[in-house]
Amino acid sequence: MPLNSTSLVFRAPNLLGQTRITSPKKFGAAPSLQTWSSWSMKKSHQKRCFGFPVVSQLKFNQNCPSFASSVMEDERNLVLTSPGPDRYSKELDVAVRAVQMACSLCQKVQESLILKTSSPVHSKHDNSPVTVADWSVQATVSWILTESFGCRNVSILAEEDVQSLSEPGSSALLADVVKTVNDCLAEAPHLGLKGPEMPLGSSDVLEAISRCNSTGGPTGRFWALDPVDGTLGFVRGDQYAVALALIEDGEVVLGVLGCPNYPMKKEWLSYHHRYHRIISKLTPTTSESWDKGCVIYARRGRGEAWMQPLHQKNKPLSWPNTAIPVRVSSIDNPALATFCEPVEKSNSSHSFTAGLAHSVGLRKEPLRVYSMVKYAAIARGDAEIFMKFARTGYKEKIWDHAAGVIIIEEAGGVVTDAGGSRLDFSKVSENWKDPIILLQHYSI
Ligand SMILES: Nc1ncnc2c1ncn2[C@@H]1O[C@H](COP(=O)(O)O)[C@@H](OP(=O)(O)O)[C@H]1O
Repeated sequence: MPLNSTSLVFRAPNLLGQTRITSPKKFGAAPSLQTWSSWSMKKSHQKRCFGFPVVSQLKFNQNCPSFASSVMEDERNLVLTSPGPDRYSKELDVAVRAVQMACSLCQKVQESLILKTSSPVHSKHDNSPVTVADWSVQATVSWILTESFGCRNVSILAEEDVQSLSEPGSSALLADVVKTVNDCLAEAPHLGLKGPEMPLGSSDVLEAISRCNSTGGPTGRFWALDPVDGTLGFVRGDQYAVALALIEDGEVVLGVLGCPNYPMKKEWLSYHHRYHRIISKLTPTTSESWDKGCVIYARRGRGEAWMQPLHQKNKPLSWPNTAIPVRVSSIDNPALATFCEPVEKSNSSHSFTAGLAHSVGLRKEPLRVYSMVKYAAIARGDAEIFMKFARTGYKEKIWDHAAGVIIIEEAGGVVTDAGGSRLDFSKVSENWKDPIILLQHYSI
């Protein structure tokens, strides 16, 4: 049984020993003369419990768009969950179901991208790739959250906007997104949610996407969504994640990470996707196997994180019965520890992390994986450390970390920036100051 958070005691495993971290000039500001173990020690404040929650019942906003109900009316009026152990349970329930649906949507789009039967990959203004899946997941999750909690009570900060979809000449792309969203929402009953009574039209879908315009902030609650994290991995048929988190008064209070390609064996994470696909075909998956991916989730203050297999098409979602607890690894010998880092050198300096790894006694090859699947790998105990040293000027986005951070923390780990500070989720995404992300687990 997972431990209760209040009974946890953390010790620094001294995994990374005493070292100075000085980053290369072109990468982000290095922390000052600080030892990894000393900044780790400062982090023992994590695992705190929340105070007594406020319970509020707000009426559903009659001015909201007239979507069909996805939940019972009395559930829709539930704004803040009940106090005590059930706090955020309704939000988590809906979030897990929504991410399961999003994973299924992404699997279909990824397959069609590989088979080249879907619309091609598009470029955003910053030249990063975007696909039908990014917009479709954002629309679907936005629609489900809004229908479940009422649009007045749902504020979402998410990666995509509707600019490219609304441009002249984008009608085929928009039609593709609308079809993908409706196909996905048609599966809602299997996931225990009610879908729309009529298929959504273009304006409904555009509205659902553009409603995700929260700017976050230190007070109130908002959802942070990365519809497809690691889009580059996604378009290459490799690893990617769907990440959804709820942030309240600057604290992440729940997180859900969908990892549709997370293989059964951690070694397969670093193999090329084609190898994984061949292996998957040779060994057909069963409902008990995990090689078709998983969804991992956690709630603040529970001291536990859970993993469930991806929902199988046309079968009702059995939840939470199929979930199993996950825990960070207990390895505290650097020679046995594995660190994760981005695949793309442009997103994090491989040479710098190699030098740093060597200087602290890490001897294993790094696990290079796209997206927040790195957080999932550490939560599952498949790796111990995540290092990301982004280039100077790059500002980390809340939605790229929120879900992963709470899952690691509840699974017994610690996440800080290189200065030893907890990541600040009260800032709007563009204002994150420290682009360096370090993660070190604590064993119990
Ligand atoms: N120059 C850069 N430096 C660091 N991170 C970057 C970056 N450009 C994009 N990213 C972020 O890195 C994420 C991919 O993570 P990773 O490199 O670990 O696979 C991207 O997610 P998206 O694909 O959702 O945009 C994006 O948010």
